[in-house]
Amino acid sequence: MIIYTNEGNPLGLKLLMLAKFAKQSVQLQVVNLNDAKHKDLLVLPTLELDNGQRLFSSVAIAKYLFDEEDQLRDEWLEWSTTLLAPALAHHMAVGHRADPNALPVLNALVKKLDDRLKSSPYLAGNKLTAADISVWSLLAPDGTLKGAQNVDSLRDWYGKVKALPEVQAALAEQPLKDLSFNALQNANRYGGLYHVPLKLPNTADTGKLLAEAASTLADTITDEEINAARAAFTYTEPKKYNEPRTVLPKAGERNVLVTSALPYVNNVPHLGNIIGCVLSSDIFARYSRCAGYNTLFISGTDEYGTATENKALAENMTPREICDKYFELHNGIYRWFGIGFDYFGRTTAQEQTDIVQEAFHDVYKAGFILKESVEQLLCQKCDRFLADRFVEGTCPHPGCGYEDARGDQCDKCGKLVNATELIRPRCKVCNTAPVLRSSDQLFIDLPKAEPQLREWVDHAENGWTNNARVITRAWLREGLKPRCITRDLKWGIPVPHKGFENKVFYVWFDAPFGYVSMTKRYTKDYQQWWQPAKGTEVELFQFMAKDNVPFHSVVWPSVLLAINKGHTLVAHIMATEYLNYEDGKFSKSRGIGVFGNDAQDTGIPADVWRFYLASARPEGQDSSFSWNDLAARNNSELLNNLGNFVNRALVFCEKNFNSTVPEIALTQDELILLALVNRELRGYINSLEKAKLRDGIRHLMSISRHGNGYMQTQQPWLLLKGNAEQKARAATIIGLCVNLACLLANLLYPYMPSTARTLFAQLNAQHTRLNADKPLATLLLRTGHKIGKPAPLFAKLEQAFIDELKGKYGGTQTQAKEENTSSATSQPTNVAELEKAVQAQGEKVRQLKASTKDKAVWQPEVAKLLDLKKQLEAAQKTTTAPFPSDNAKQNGTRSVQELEAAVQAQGNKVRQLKGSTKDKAVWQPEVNILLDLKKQLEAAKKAAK
Ligand SMILES: Nc1ncnc2c1ncn2[C@@H]1O[C@H](COP(=O)(O)OC(=O)[C@@H](N)CCS)[C@@H](O)[C@H]1O
Repeated sequence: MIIYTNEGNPLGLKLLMLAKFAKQSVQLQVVNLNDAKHKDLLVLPTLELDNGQRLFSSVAIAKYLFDEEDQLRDEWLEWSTTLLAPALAHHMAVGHRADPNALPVLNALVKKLDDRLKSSPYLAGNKLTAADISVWSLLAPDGTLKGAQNVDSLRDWYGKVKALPEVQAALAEQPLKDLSFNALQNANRYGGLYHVPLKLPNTADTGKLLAEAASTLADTITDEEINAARAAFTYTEPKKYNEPRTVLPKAGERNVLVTSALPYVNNVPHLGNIIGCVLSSDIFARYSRCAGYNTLFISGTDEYGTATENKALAENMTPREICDKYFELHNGIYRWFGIGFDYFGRTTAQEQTDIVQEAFHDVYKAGFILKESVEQLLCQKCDRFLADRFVEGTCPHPGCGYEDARGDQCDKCGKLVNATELIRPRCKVCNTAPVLRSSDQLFIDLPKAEPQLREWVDHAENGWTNNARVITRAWLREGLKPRCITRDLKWGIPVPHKGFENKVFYVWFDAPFGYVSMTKRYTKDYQQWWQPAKGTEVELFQFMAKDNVPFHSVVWPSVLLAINKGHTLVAHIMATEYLNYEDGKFSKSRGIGVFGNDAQDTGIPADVWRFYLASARPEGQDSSFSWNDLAARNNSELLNNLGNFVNRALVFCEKNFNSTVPEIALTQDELILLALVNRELRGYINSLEKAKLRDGIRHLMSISRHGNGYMQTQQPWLLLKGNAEQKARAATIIGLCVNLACLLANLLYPYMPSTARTLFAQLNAQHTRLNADKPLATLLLRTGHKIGKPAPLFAKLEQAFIDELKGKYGGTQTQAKEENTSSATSQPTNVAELEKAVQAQGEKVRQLKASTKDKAVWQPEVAKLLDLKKQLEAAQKTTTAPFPSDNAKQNGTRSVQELEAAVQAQGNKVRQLKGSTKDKAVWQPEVNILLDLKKQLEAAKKAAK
């Protein structure tokens, strides 16, 4: 038998090894497909049998050599040649030819291998097969995946196979050091595996892969692109960007009004809520400001309705107290996530009541309000009509009879229930039997508004996400029905209508007006945004998840059209699907999922969460949060790709060019790189203009990948050791890479504002405007520009740490949270409790420090530990010297030390608040507290003297 192969082809080694295992004697012939002698060979390697028959399919060769059927083996063989080989070839190919999409695919494949080998000694079961040989030979040129993380099972298996005598014998003939992935490039008359466009693992199919021959990225760059790249790469003074204190729309300019759905205050927001509304809108608003559009970003909390009343009952507080408590919580979480609202308000503000009541009068006057009598359950003891959630009873469905059915659904038979049909209904609060009463309610006449609404939807929907269009069309197809807008509740905006004095508006009637009333809190000129004068265009972008769509696309626009006072209507409904938690639903009651405060507690920086959530944003379909995915994206995209590129560029500049941007003389290589970067830049701008945030991040990462590929092929570290000409080349390479790092900082800013600021500081550069009309890379840092001090931007997330978090948030944390809450309400105060707390916190810090070197991760926990130690010290002093402290307690005073800490903490809070909002009403109360604390501190110091 003869194996025909080309030089260094790992698949040739594979055939050699297979032959050794099959105890066949073969001859290895290294050939070149361009050689006329071999024009009859189509693919390398090919196995020629003694009878002249030629085989090149791995499965056919395995069947022939081992004469046995093994479906699993064949599946893995197929997998290795149709997926693993192209992914490796695309990723490992050097220079501009490396495919930016290859790494995530390769990571997924490698993970699949490692997962398989965790549960099975070999790929197809308990014994080694041709599949193992095929995969092994493909991994061999990379010296067993030097860059791969957490693949211990794969590495063990690799070593085990390598030690086999047959493998060693084959390696003696075809040494590892001679193998190269580029050899796959010249191994096929159809263009080679390398020329095949890369597919995602589960969609690839062999036939298609081989049929679709495509040229590589660099080969597709046109002269026009090269010329455009050359012309654009010049320096222009960056535009000074002075944002006015109050942003108002201007005639003849692009005016972008961004709103985020208003989260309810009945709970802490989970990661789904965060990416569904506030984070997506923040990224978009930041981009819009960077692009130079007049941008206003408004949001706040949705505070009325039964959800709040329920929570108040559960927490034994008044609804007002619940709103105050949760507003603070939401506000704090969003500040931590770096959400830069222009105004973050509340629907319980007086402006909201005024605007909603006025809107009601207008709709009423326009003839769009109907009155109807509705049957409801009244609890005479509580003196209120019972919302569905407040009533329980026996299920009315035949054959069920479950005694604890809810007012909306029976948990036993799962059927929907009408509260008034429950048998023996009882009030959930006082357990007494309610009575049936009819009550008048007001309805918005949607059928009357329908023709106008349809006309508007027909042209407006072009700017909406697909799910928003589909949901709206489904509502319209069914035909609109009148919707009740009043409720017999106490917690809401009073209905200003005779006979309805004791009723309030339904929360979804008032909530969307929150956008308007919050703008009014921001500026008295709010109508310029919401009822703009002729000649001024305002483009409204509204962010939410799918469940909110009908209220923004049908109900609220119908109300505004009925009012007919020229209100700004939504141009872009940006609706996501749902983010799930590790393939299940986020569930507050069962303690499943990650909530805003949990994210904060992990110690993982807010920007990493922002990046991850944007990359996993459920655009087009539901997506899942997964801890492994978070770690993988952090480690591969942020750390290995982006962080690696910018840090290398800056460190080279610092060490070899005295921190000064060197002379850049562009050659064809640089122009190709710039042309590739410009393609991605265009993709980034196009994506962000349409708020396709996930795609935007993909383009950004591709720029960095191109940068890494360029650096890797150009090898400036070698050029620096060469002659003058080579040194000049190295200067160009580093000068260009530092400029690309600066471009990346600008593109990163909407997604990771704090990281971008750090990078700007390292570059000693300014944040510049993006030119959306001309997305081409320019010279941002001229020769001679002094950069700052480079430092790593990202830290690795270790598997042990991730596993710990997975365990903590996987459904058992309700208990943990309850424990935390109880310990939060009864903070450790005595020495014994504090000693325990110090010990536990010390352990946490040790674990964290062992799992990561990133100070940003463990520093907050160290701060907590120091604080606990201080408390312990103080408590110990109190026990040994009770009198002074007792006096202090009796007088209601605090020690100098305590007050100093309080002043410092309050000072931080004020700084953060002032940084996050210009609204004095938000930070002034905190400033007052700070001033008061300072006074107390002064007095305490005097007293101590
Ligand atoms: N799992 C989810 N994934 C993405 N987005 C989600 C998910 N669950 C909810 N949401 C969106 O979050 C915001 C806030 O939701 P919340 O229930 O707190 O508030 C409301 O829906 C209303 N108060 C909005 C009035 S304007 C929302 O956009 C959900 O769609």
